[in-house]
Parts: sequence; C-alpha cells; structure tokens
Amino acid sequence: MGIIERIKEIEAEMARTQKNKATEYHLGQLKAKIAKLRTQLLEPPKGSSGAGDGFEVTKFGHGRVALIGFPSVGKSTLLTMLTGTHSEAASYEFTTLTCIPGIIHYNDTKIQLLDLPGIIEGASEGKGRGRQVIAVSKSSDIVLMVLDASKSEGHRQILTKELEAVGLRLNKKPPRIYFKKKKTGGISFNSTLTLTHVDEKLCYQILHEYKIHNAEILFREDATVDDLIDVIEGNRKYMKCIYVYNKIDVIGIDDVDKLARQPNSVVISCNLKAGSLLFDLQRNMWLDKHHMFYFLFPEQLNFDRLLAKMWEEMGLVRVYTKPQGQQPDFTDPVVLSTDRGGCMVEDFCNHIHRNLIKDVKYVLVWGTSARHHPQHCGLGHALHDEDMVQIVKRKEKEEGGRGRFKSHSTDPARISDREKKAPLKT
Ligand SMILES: Nc1nc2c(ncn2[C@@H]2O[C@H](COP(=O)(O)OP(=O)(O)OP(=O)(O)O)[C@@H](O)[C@H]2O)c(=O)[nH]1
Ligand SMILES: [K+]
Ligand SMILES: [Mg+2]
Repeated sequence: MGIIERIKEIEAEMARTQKNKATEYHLGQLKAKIAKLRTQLLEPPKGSSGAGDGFEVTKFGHGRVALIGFPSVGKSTLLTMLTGTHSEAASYEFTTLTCIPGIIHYNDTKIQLLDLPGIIEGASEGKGRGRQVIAVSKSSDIVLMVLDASKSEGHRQILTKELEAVGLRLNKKPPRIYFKKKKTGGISFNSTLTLTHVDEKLCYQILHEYKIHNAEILFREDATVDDLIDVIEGNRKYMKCIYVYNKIDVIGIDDVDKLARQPNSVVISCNLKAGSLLFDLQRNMWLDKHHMFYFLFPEQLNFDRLLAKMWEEMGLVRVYTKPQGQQPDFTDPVVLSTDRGGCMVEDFCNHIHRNLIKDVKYVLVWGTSARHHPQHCGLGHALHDEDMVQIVKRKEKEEGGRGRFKSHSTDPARISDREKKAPLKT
C-alpha cells in the first residue's frame, strides 16, 4: 500500500471514530501516524532535486512573495498589473504552468512576486503541480492566497488544509512547548499552566508513537495534540498569509464589505473594465471610449491597500547609512528582516561588510528605535524601519573621538523634529 492510501485509510478510521474522552488517546495516536506519513511524503523522490521543471527561480530583491490559489482566480492578471511583467492570463483553467517571477518596487525596496500554476484539492499529495507550487511557497517570505470573491468560502479552507498537510502553518505562532530529546532518564513532563487538551498519558502515547522514550517536555501554553505533534516533527514552517479576494467587481457591495472585514484579508479587483470605462495601466487612470480621463477610480482596484498590507506583513526594516556631515541616500536603504538575519546593529554592520564589526566602536542612531537623537548604541541595539545609522569606528575614536564628543554635546531637547529628520551636523 502506498503512503497516500495509508493516510486515506487512517483518515477514514478517524472519521468513523466518535470523539470523546475514551477515544481521545486513540485519535491522538492516529494523528501522529498521519503526521509521520506526511513527513515521509515530503521527502523528495530519490534522484530528483528540489522543485523541478521551470520552477527554479533565483531569489531576487529584498523579499519573496508567492501567489497561490485555485485555477483562474486571477493570479497571473494580478502579477502583470503589480509588476508589469507579462504573465499569460485567460479564462480557461491551468493557463499558467510554471513559476513566473516579477518585481514590485515599493518603499525603495524590491520585492519578488511569483506567479504559480493553480492548485486544487489533493495538491499536497502531488495532484497537478501541487508539490512544486508548495515547494516554491515554502521558499517565500509570505504567501498571498488569491481567492475568487464570487466563489464559496470553502476554497480558502481547502487550500489551508492542503498547505497544512505539508507542514505550512499560516498566520500562526510556533506552539510554546519546550521539547528536547535525551539519551537517558525517561520522559520528564511539565507544564506552567493547567492543560485542557493534553495530559501526561496522551503525551507519552504520542512520544511512544515516535519511538521517543527519553525527553524533556514543558508546556508553556494550553496546547493541543496537533501543536505537540508539530513540535515533535520540528519541520513546520510558520508563514504570514494574506487572503486576497479578487474579482469583487462581480459581487455586491454587502458581500465585499463582509470579506474586507475578515482578518488578514484584502479585497481587490483586477478587472480593467468598469462599465464603459477601461483602466490604462501606463497612466494609472481610467479612460472612456473617447479617451477622456477619469481620475477618481484607480483606488477601486484597492492595490495600494494590498501593497501596504503586504509590506506590513513582511516586516522589512529599512536602515539608512548616514555618512558624517551628510544626509543619507534615502533611495538606497539597507534592508533587514527579523525572519532573515535579524535587525540588530550587528546585522546592519554585517550587511555592509562582514569584517566591519571588529572596527565598530559604537553607532549613532536616529529614528524611532532611539530614545534621543542621536543615541549611542551598541551592536545589540534593535533597529526600526526608517532608522538612520552612523558608524563610529574604533580608529576614529582613538584619533580624537570626534563623533562621540559631538553627540554628547548635543542636547536632545533642543533637536527639533525637522532636525531629527535631517541631521546634518553629526
Ligand atoms: N471579473 C473579473 N475577472 C477577472 C479579474 N481578474 C482576473 N479576471 C479574469 O479571470 C480569468 C483568469 O485570470 P488568470 O489571471 O488567468 O487567472 P490565474 O489564477 O492565473 O489562472 P491559472 O493560471 O489558470 O491558474 C481571466 O479571464 C481574467 O481576465 C477581476 O478582478 N474581475
Ligand atoms: K486562467
Ligand atoms: Mg495564471
């Protein structure tokens, strides 16, 4: 029997089993069995490497965003409109067959957007190009789940299930469970609060299923069996996901309103036709058939909201290098991210040059992370978006410590807001 058949069999058994206190342990065990099989399913077939034909796209820019969704929801239309890179769009399903990259220029950063083939129920088991699409999604920083606003909410649930089946966890934090395998000593089970979903026996049983007999486990939240399995598996990827409801031009305003109010959701329309008007992408405005311009409508597409939300969820931190006595180049930030590499002064220095760190005495920081402007900061200081940093090197200090002296003599109370934004003197 193949892995998929075995998963199906266990799922059927779970569906048959009534949920109650008596079956709780058995159900937990079945869940662990499925998780183990799914992990096996994820291992690439022998002899193959990574994603496969046409899907290997080199990472580019400061972040990567994947468009995933059912066929014909408008992923390619959206890529073309946001990046200017043409991706074939048509009314038939599975128009897109590979991964097509485009670049979004936003807030002086470059974000790689990836168009992907549509995925369907069963994608996690390899249906269609599901496996490749999922591999690319995992390589990105956030996911835009594109949904057809006129179709049922069920699509969102099906896709979430497919992604969960391959270890992706959307808009969730890793469970607060400390887990460490040991060589001896048996199982030490502890919790900092009362657990309502899991008890010691269930925990032992799950660990037993994984043939783990020596381990330390500490629950710091009221976690579920699924959380426990996630922690034991250890291969889950926690990702931000924005639910993008496209084609709102075909539904009523009340329904648009309902969708827009859901968490992590943005409603858009890629429809370039609004009644008798046509959207001119180059000029970013609507035209009628006499080529008269209408300025009022572009926001109807709601792309600005989508881009702002995407930016927010990516959590990118732009830091401007301020040479002494000069304004920074505001068009050329160093872009840091908590998820990739971190946002400390140390990360900033490493970004500029990997040998820089040993020469740094301290840095001067302006911006929202600084308590006063400028603030002397060490390597462990966490930077915020749009901070400005001036590096003071050891050598400079030994030669007179100019930067340090200057900033000490600066009374923070006397710095106007304008000077904070345009600090020319230091
Ligand atoms: N009414 C309406 N139609 C749209 C909108 N966006 C896209 N479409 C249409 O929907 C159809 C599918 O668009 P595509 O961009 O090919 O969709 P896709 O998700 O890339 O499809 P696959 O590549 O096949 O998975 C096309 O006929 C588009 O013109 C929209 O906002 N409103
Ligand atoms: K299509
Ligand atoms: Mg497409």
